[in-house]
Amino acid sequence: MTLSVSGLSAVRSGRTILHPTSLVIAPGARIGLVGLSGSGKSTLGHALIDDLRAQGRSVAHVPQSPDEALDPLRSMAFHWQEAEHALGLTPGSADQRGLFAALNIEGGDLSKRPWSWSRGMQQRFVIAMALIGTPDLIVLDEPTSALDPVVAAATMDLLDRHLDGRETAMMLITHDLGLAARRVFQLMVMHDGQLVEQAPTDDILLRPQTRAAQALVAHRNWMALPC
Ligand SMILES: Nc1ncnc2c1ncn2[C@@H]1O[C@H](COP(=O)(O)OP(=O)(O)OP(=O)(O)O)[C@@H](O)[C@H]1O
Repeated sequence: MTLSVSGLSAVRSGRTILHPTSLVIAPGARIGLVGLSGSGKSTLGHALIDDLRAQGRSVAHVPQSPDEALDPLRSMAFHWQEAEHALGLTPGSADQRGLFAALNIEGGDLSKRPWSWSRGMQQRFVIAMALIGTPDLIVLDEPTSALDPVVAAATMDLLDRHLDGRETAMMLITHDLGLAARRVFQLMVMHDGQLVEQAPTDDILLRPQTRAAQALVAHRNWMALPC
């Protein structure tokens, strides 16, 4: 189902950090939300999630670091059950085996706390939790920046493969245009709390129209990261 929001905005400490913004997201879309640090990407991501949830849409959020999603005092099994509970599912009813296979989560002891798992496996676990119930949209906010480049690339490959052919749309928030370009079909460029440009990825890479997009393209990181 197509997702749409209109007039999203945010004011903090008397300053408008997100100007009224409207978005339409098609089923299965892969969108990159790019822009410099502080341009308002995360603010738009959160506003989008809140609005869509208020509309009754299922939207999952994957933060930058697994530390933000996992309580260090709780077992991995606890987190999984909480995720099921939040979706109104009975414990054990989510397709844990399928999602663990898709995200290559093997050998992790669910009775352990997060710190006994590798960072990469923790983040893949967080993504697997986000995919329980096949959400309408998964918003990933710099999801691999806490991982080394090889693990980061492998994680994004697994997610790409899992989403292929599914209706779940993906929004990848990143300041790394090179990363976004390899993963999404459509780019949205933010600058100073406004969405200043949106177009198919290749169009923005080849013919950026705004100064914000031109700056990102000029300084993109193509080769240094494999993901
Ligand atoms: N609670 C707040 N109070 C005041 N200013 C805020 C608050 N939250 C965010 N901001 C400001 O709003 C602007 C946008 O922040 P936001 O985190 O959305 O940007 P971003 O593009 O996601 O940045 P980054 O890539 O560094 O995460 C920044 O200038 C930030 O300092």
